[in-house]
Order: sequence, then structure tokens, then C-alpha cells
Amino acid sequence: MTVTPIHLLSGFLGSGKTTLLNHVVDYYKAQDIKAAIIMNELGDVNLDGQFVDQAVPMAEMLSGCICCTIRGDLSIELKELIEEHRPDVVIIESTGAANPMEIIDAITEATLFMRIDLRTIATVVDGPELLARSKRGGRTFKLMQDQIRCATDLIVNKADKLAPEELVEVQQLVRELNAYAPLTVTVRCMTQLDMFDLKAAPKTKPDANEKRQHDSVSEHVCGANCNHDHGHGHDHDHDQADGYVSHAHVMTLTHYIAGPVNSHAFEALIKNLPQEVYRAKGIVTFTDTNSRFLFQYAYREVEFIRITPQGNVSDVAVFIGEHFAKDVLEKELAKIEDPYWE
Ligand SMILES: Nc1nc2c(ncn2[C@@H]2O[C@H](COP(=O)(O)OP(=O)(O)OP(=O)(O)O)[C@@H](O)[C@H]2O)c(=O)[nH]1
Repeated sequence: MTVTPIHLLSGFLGSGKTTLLNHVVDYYKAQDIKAAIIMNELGDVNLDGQFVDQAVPMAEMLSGCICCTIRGDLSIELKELIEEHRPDVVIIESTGAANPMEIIDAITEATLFMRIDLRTIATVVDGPELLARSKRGGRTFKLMQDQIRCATDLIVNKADKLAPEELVEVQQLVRELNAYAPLTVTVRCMTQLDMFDLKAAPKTKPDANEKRQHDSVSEHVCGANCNHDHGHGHDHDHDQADGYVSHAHVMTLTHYIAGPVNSHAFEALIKNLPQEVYRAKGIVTFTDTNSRFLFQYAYREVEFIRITPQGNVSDVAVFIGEHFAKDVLEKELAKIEDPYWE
């Protein structure tokens, strides 16, 4: 019986996971390997999915995180995806706020009733953001550290936004947290994708599949740098007892935009988002142009890309951050949605 290899893409919000996913999809396509994807989004819509090859089977898990609120659904989605499409490999893109330990647990739980093999945990590190957060600490920095600790492969991304001495500092920081995983420095996740090579991965012995799963995962999770109590399980109460509430502090706002809006007003709104909003994305139609745009906002940088959405997609904006004032943002959005706005 075949065993389906699974690769998990981890990394904080906006670090470059979808950018990497696209490279991995192309990598398999070039080798005629059939890949399938599970995409998890905190918001109610899968905007990243718009950018992935539509020929690739994809299961969307929205409005929650596979590491906690919709964790139970992961095995069901995996099972259905594998049974329906019989892929050679499955790539899971987690939400950037996900605690990787919990996802690893969820995947290994799924090995109890299906033949899958978690091969790779590739963590994309947002270089500049890690550096900035390392200076001020906090829960988000702790989550980033966990994502680095868990990785079997590390991709330090956004090197274009780092001075040479900052790049050295980031690499040292990452190495202190995880001395074992191969580390690559990238711009837009452009790298050799050897970690996803199915031939290079160790052969799975069918009878030993389940044991090997747990061995291979615990090997790297419980390395010298790891400070997690895996024997204790994975509930969030345990985390709270440690004074660490996973990502419970992260909140989202999904706003369906009423109609075309003025491009200058919209851009100004995005550029003036409060510090607490660290990620936003969406699809928007402007009154002053003829086309629709996908916008991406990560850590004070905004990007607009002209698109023709696949299928019936509404104009929508998703905001992700920590304790931001949703009502204030809603009011700002309502202002620019007003057709009499000047
Ligand atoms: N300057 C710069 N921008 C990058 C780089 N890699 C990705 N980006 C941009 O960063 C933004 C986020 O990239 P994504 O690949 O969507 O990141 P993600 O981790 O999937 O984001 P979430 O799904 O929200 O967690 C996009 O606007 C990308 O174009 C890079 O190396 N340098």
C-alpha cells in the first residue's frame, strides 16, 4: 500500500509561505509528480489560493487554525483529498499564526488511520521581522522561535530588506534556535528545493510506518534546543499554565467590500493601518481603473497586483493582527465605500 509523503510549510504571517508553495508546485509539475495542497487561512476567504496553479487539487480550511480551532478537521480533509485525487505528495500551508508543534501532533494523529508520512517541516523566516521582534520579545517572537525550532529546513527570506550585518545577525539568531536544520538565505524564496525531493527522502517501511512517523518527528522537535514537554500532549491549557497562550492573541477581520472604491483612498487606508495590524490581503476593484487588484500588506509594505480572479470571487479585505480596533477599521472602510466619498 502506498504511503503519501506530506510536507508542511510553516512560518510567521507574511513571511513568504505562499511564495514558496508556488515554487514547490512548479518543481513537482516539472517532474510530472502529482501534488495536492491543503491551505489553511485564519480569515473566511482563501486569497492565497488565487495565486496557485488551479490544476492542482486543493482543500481549503478557512476561518480557523489547524493547530487548534479546526484541528480535528485536518485528518478528514487529508483523507478526502488523498482518496479523491490520489496525489503523489501533499503540501500543507499552515496559517502564519500556527503553533507548529500542534500541527505536527495533528498530522501524526492522522497517521493512525491513514498511510501518510510527514517528511519536511520547512519554516520560512521573515528575516527583518525576526530581527525587529528579537529586540522587543513578546508572544509573537516566542511563536516565531517555536516555528524555527521545529523546522527540518529553514529558509531565511526577505534578504533584500536586510543590510549585510543584519543578515549575519539574523542567521546567528536562527542558528541559536535550531543548529541542525539546513539553512538557506533567499529573496522571494528562490532556492534549490532539495528538501522536497521525494527520491532523496528515506524509504518508508510499510510495517514500521506509524512508529517511524513519531520517531522522525520527535527527533527534530525534541532536539537540544527544544523546550517543549511533548509527553504532556498538546492542549492549550497546558500552554496557558506556562504563561504562553499559543496565538490566542491574534485576531482577524474579514470585510466584504460593498463595491468599487477610490484607489487613492484605499491605498491611504492601507498605508495608515495601525501598528497592531501586521498583515492584510484582499481583492479590490477601483473606481478609477478598469481592473481588479489583489493587494498584499505585510509589515508596512503594500503591493498591488492586477488580477483576473478565478471563479466567482467577491471584493474582500482580510486584516490580521493583535488586539486592533475592528470597529474603527470598519468605519474607515465604510467611509471609502460610500459612493459620495470625495
Ligand atoms: N521584499 C520582499 N518581499 C517578499 C519576499 N518574499 C515574499 N514577499 C512579499 O511578502 C508578502 C507576503 O508573501 P506570502 O508568500 O503571501 O507570505 P505568506 O507567508 O504566505 O503570508 P500569510 O499566508 O499571510 O501568512 C507578499 O507581498 C510577497 O510578495 C522577499 O524575499 N522580499
